[in-house]
Amino acid sequence: MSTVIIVGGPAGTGKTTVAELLAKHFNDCPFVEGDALHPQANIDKMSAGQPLTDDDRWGWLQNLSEVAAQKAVESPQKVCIASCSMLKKVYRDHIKKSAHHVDPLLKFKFVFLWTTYEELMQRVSSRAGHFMKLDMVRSQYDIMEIPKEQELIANGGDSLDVDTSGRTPQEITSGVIADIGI
Ligand SMILES: Nc1ncnc2c1ncn2[C@@H]1O[C@H](COP(=O)(O)OP(=O)(O)O)[C@@H](O)[C@H]1O
Ligand SMILES: O=C(O)[C@H](O)[C@@H](O)[C@H](O)[C@H](O)COP(=O)(O)O
Repeated sequence: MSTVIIVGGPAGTGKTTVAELLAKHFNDCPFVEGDALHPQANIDKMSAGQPLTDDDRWGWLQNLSEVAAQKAVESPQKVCIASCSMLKKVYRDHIKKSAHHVDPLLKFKFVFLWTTYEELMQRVSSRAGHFMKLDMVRSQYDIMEIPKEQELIANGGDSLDVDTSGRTPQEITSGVIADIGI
């Protein structure tokens, strides 16, 4: 059975860093950077400092889901890691539905990284050359829905909520590997 692990959370929370460590752990399995799949119109909008609307997101999330699922199915490891903010539960549900036609048995696991607003600001400031502007991170922080209750793996769901405050990327990744159940 194939699995896609999506590492999510607001800008600067450590998605790319942790996703790359996870891909190494799974014998250099494929890694899909969600930001690389945005249509130009979305990039232009974010570069102009405007947050995306849900209508801007659906097609991007669908494409991300299909690309990551296809790579998981084709890879020898049967795993693909992807990074994507996936800030709301409806986005995670949309991602799950979107790959059904690629492989109905494929499983998604969602790893949602978060930290305090102050810590997030520090991390975003240390990223160079990204289209995401500092003031847009506030809007992400305001709308984000950290997985809880039935969404959590501990309660039979498919998500982990990971407080990354004061933890190194290596510590976070080891915790994810221990808890993700694949
Ligand atoms: N757990 C962590 N603690 C402190 N800094 C981190 C942590 N994870 C990532 N960073 C740093 O924060 C910045 C943003 O990380 P990145 O992985 O690019 O985030 P994202 O992909 O979510 O935007 C980078 O400078 C990275 O080195
Ligand atoms: O790491 C980041 O800078 C963000 O997560 C970035 O990837 C951006 O947020 C999304 O690509 C846009 O989508 P959303 O507006 O849905 O977060």
